[in-house]
Amino acid sequence: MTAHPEFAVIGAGAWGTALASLYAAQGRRVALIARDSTKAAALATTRSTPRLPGLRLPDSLAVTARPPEAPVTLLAVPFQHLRETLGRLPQGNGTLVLCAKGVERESGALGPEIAAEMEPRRPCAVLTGPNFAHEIAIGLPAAAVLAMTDDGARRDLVQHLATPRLRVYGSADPIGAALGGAAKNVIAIAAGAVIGAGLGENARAALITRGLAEIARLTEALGGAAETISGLAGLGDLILTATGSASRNYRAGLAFGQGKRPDTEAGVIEGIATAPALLARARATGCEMPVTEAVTDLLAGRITLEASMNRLLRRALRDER
Ligand SMILES: NC(=O)c1ccc[n+]([C@@H]2O[C@H](COP(=O)([O-])OP(=O)(O)OC[C@H]3O[C@@H](n4cnc5c(N)ncnc54)[C@H](O)[C@@H]3O)[C@@H](O)[C@H]2O)c1
Ligand SMILES: O=P(O)(O)OC[C@H](O)CO
Repeated sequence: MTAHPEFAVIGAGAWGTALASLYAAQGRRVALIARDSTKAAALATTRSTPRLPGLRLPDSLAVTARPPEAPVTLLAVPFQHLRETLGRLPQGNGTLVLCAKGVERESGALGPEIAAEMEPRRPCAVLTGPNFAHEIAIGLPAAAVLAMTDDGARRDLVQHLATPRLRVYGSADPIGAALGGAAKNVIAIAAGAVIGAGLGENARAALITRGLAEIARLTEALGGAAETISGLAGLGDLILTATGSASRNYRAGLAFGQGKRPDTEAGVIEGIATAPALLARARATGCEMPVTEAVTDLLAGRITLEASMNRLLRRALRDER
């Protein structure tokens, strides 16, 4: 690729590779940035990855290990590496699009909060929603949310990121969008765990619904909008992740429920690091998140699944809200 890319996509895992391929296939000039030159060379040569069966990387997609400056940079590294990745970006004023889903372990920060610290002068958006990379990569239809506070910039970026097969909705609530995407992974672990342990689909539906309620509560407490959590960034992504057998978070929950170790070969399981960070953030905000608390204690080995379910069931009875 001789001309500067329009899009730089950082992180050559499942999601970064799917997004880079999607936009390159639309005729955009795209550079995909792998973690190191060995990985970049392998991808550039094979034009495929076992993470995304059936995908051949478009010929026009450049793969490199060095992030270029670009008008739009999409960040799709594992969430706990977001801060260091932002710290390694070349100088520039292009827009950052945060595509990773999580809460930072040490600080409890969400993506837009980390970006505001690390790159305060750059426009920043969150791209999220019910989007399995392996489906997007082969052009199956889907919808996503692009959240950004600046109305004009958001409208432009939505036009830029929408494709004939990916419908992108705008949202003015990056905090709600980021929190919805991060917290659904924790609830998906709970959903998988009850199915794995044979506690039934009623229990899963209850956890999904009450999980959504606690995400909405924290969203409002952090200044976001509860309605964001009723949309693609919350409900949409939670339905996918808590019921879709391809979800790594759901599958990790299934394994815990069956008394096994989760399979880390399939890629990052964001809910594991996010659960305690999310709980700490909720506590610091004075917000109750009992499902997140149950998952945190379960993952830390402080409680059995049966005991954590009993603890949830025995909470004081009250009106639903
Ligand atoms: N896979 C999906 O379907 C999907 C969909 C939407 C969002 N996401 C989110 O995107 C993020 C990445 O997920 P994924 O599925 O691509 O993960 P993955 O495990 O498939 O890949 C992660 C990639 O990041 C690279 N990486 C690790 N540390 C890095 C670092 N310090 N700097 C640069 N690269 C580094 C790894 O080499 C790997 O290629 C997660 O937050 C995930 O929640 C994933
Ligand atoms: O495989 P998971 O559990 O990381 O989920 C992937 C995406 O977040 C689904 O939208």
